[in-house]
Amino acid sequence: MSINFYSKFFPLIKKGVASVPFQLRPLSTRTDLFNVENKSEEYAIFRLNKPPVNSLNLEYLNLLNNQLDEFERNPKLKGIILTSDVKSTFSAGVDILEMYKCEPKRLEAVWRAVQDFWIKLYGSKKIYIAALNGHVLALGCAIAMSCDYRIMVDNDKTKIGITAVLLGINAPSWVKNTMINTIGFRETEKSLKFAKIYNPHQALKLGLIDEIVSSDKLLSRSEEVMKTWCKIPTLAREMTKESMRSETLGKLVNNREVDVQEFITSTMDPHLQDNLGKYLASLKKK
Ligand SMILES: CCCCCCC/C=C/C(=O)SCCNC(=O)CCNC(=O)[C@H](O)C(C)(C)COP(=O)(O)OP(=O)(O)OC[C@H]1O[C@@H](n2cnc3c(N)ncnc32)[C@H](O)[C@@H]1OP(=O)(O)O
Repeated sequence: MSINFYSKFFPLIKKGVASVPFQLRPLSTRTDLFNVENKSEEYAIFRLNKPPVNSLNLEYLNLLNNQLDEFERNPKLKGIILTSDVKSTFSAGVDILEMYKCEPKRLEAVWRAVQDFWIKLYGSKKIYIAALNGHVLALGCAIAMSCDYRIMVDNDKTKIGITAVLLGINAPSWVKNTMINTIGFRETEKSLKFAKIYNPHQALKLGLIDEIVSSDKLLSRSEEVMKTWCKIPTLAREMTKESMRSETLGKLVNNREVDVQEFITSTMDPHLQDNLGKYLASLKKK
């Protein structure tokens, strides 16, 4: 039996309004905004590089989505280490400027691209290891949780978590479900309701991350784990991943339009817009 988790869901992704441009690029790719380095036929390192904080706007999400497609098209590639070249930040989540004083059409496109990204990453049959070099916030945290394993730098100042509620945002159900699958229901409830932010040791205790290493060992340790995982029989690993994730994945794949409408309605709300304006100002004031 041939199992291809991604291609099983891919037609559904394509059914969504968001387009997934088909564009072939050589496997080792360097753009201004990310870098893919092949370490062997079996795995690659994918480095985000959009200073200052790898915030995710529409164009960046589209670029990253194309790259995830490209990984999927390579049958020899078993795994990807996802990390960042930006000093002290893995990702600060969605670019808040996309949400503030936004046009509904653009906001819709942004959210569809966010959905695409999560569906591709969470639904991938490949091994994804998140090498968390710095802050992992909001959608950045959802991305890390969607990987198969998380290794974080040992730095008490580094933050991980989802503070959406402080902005007046109710995290979408697929984010909640991803977090529940990672740290359990009770901790997710506390984490989201009270906008909890954790340092690496707190996150490790919770199971939000799997390991802590010193920053000079982040990549070497991630490669060590990847090499071990690449030895696991591929089909069985893929089938196990699918069986663990298909229910959660299907909940968004079959409910994309509702999720888009909820996001647009809540983001366009004047109170939320007011909060976003104040939040942006506070970030700029620092
Ligand atoms: C899946 C999540 C739940 C779903 C919710 C629904 C949709 C929303 C999803 C989101 O992801 S909203 C984004 C929320 N993100 C945050 O709240 C993170 C905010 N950023 C920070 O806390 C800090 O910037 C940092 C990441 C801890 C880094 O701190 P540092 O001191 O190193 O840098 P700063 O001086 O704070 O920032 C530099 C520069 O970058 C701008 N910026 C920071 N984050 C964002 C962002 N998310 N979008 C756009 N711009 C951002 C910040 O304003 C600074 O700008 P300048 O002053 O240099 O112009």
